[in-house]
Amino acid sequence: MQFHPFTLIIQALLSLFLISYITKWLYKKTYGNKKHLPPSPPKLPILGNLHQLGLLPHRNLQSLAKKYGPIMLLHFGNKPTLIVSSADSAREIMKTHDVIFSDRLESSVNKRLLYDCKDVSVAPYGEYWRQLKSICVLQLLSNKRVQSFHSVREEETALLMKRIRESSSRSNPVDLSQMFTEFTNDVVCRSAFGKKYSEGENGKKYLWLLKEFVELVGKINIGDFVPMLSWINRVNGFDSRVDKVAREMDEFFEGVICERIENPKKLLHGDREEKHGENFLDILLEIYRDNGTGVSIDRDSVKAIILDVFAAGTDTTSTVLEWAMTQLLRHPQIMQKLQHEVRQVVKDKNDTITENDLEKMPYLKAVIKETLRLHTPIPLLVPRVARKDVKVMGYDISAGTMVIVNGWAIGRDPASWNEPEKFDPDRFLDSRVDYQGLDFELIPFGAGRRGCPGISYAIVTDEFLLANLVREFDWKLPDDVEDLDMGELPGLAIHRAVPLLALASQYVY
Ligand code: HEM
Repeated sequence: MQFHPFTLIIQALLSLFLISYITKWLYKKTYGNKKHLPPSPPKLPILGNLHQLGLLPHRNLQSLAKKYGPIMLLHFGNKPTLIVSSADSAREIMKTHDVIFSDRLESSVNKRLLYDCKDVSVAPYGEYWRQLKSICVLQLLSNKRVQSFHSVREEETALLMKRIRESSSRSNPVDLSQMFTEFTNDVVCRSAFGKKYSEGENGKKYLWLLKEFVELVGKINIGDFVPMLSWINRVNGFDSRVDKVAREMDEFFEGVICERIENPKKLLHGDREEKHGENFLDILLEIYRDNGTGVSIDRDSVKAIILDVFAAGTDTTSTVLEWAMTQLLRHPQIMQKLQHEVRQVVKDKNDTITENDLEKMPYLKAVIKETLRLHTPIPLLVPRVARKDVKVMGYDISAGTMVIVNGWAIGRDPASWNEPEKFDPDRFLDSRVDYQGLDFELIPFGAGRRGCPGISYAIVTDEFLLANLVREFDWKLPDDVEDLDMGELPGLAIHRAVPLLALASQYVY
C-alpha cells in the first residue's frame, strides 16, 4: 500500500497535535488551570530536566538560574522540583514558610542505609524527628558537649602536626587532602565511640565502609525519580553495593555496641583511658535503656543517628580545611596576614594554641567564613519537601514539591556580594554576616527547623586545626606546581578533584 506524501504530512501533524494536547491536559490535571507556576526550562519526556544536572549540579543549576531566575520549577523525572538561588527566595523557604518546607525526600537508598530513615537528617518531619533533633541539639552537640571533646581535637591535631613535621624534615610534600580526611574521621570517630577504628586490618575495612557509605548517600538515585528506570541500579551493581554497605555497617555497629554493653565502664584509647559517657554512643545507649526521659528510641535509631554524624560531619568538615588551605596557598598575602594574627596571639614558641585563643583571631574566623561562602561544602544543602500547597514569591507551589536551595550559588550571587568570585576574607571583618542561619546570603549550614545542629562542632574543629597549621609552618606549593587545579569532585560534599599537595617548612621564632 502506498501513501501520498501529503497524507503522511497530515498524519504527522495530527499526531503532534494530539501528543501536545494530551501533555497539556495531563499538566493541567496535575496543576489545575489557574496556577501561577515559576519559570521552567524545557524538559524531556520521562527524564524531565534530570539530564541538565550534569556531574556538578550546583554549577549547572546556577547557569540555568541566570536564564530563568532565582526561583524556577524543574522536573526530576516526574518529581516537581523547585530550585532556589537567591537570598530572598531562600528566606521564603527556610524562614517565612519553614514549617511547610521542613519535610525531607523519601529515598530508597537512605531507607536502606539509614535504618528506614530512623536518623535525624532524612527522617520525615514529625514527632519522631523532633525528639531526635532535640537529642542532637541538647545532648550530643550542645556547646558544653562540643567543648568536652577539646582533648580529642587537641590530641588528633598534635598527631597530624607530628606527621607534617616528619615530612617537612625530609622536604617531602604532604597530601593535605588525605590528611584532612583522616583527621576528621578520627575526630568524629572518637567523639562517636570514644575510640578510633582507623588502625589495623579492621581499620582499613571500616574506612572503606565509611567512604562507600558517604559516597552512596550522596548519589542521585535515578529509580527514585523515574521508577520505570530503577532496573538500571540492579544491572549496574548500585543496588548490591547499597545492600553490602548496609549489611556490613550494621555488623560493624553491632560489634561496637556489644563491646560497649559487655564492658560499659572504660574504653582504652592508646595508653590513656577515655571516660565512659563522654561519647555519642554511650549517651544514646543511655537514652535507649532509660525510658523515663520521655524520649523513646530503639537500637536501630541509635545506629542511624551515629551514621548521620559520620555522613553529615566528616566530609563536610574536611572539605572546609581542604579549600581553605587551597585558597591560602593561592593567596600568599592572605596566608601571611593569617599567620601574623595567629603568631601574635600565641607568641611564645613553647605555648600551644588553646581553643580560648580562637576568640582572639577575627581574621581566622573571616578566612573560614570566606571558605564556606566560596566553597559551600554541601552546595545544594539537603533537599526539603513541601508538606502543603503554598505560595512562594507569588508562585503556586504544590504539596510534595521537592525544594533544592543552591547555597553555593547564593554565596556567589552578585546581588549580595561584591566581586563574588574573589577570595577575600577581609569582606567579613566589618560585617555582621554570619553562617548561623539568620543571614540568608550565607547559608552553608542551612537554616530554620532543619538547619544543621553541628555548626559549633565543625567550626571549632576547623578553626583549631587551621590555626595550628599556619602557626607552626610556612607553606608553599611543590616546585613543579605553578597554579593549583581548582577542579571539583562530584559528591554530597565537594572535595578537590586533585589532592592538595604542599610543602611545609617549620617557622623559626
Ligand atoms: C562544615 C561542616 C558542615 C556543614 C557545611 C553542614 C551542612 C549541613 C546542611 C546544609 C544541612 C541541611 C540544613 C537544612 O536543611 O537547612 C545539615 C544538616 C544536618 N547536619 Fe550538618 N553540616 C556540617 C557539619 C555537621 C556536623 C559536624 C554534624 C554532626 C556531628 C552535622 C549534623 C547534621 C545533622 C544531624 C543534620 C540534619 C538536621 C535535620 O534534618 O534536622 N553536621 N548540615
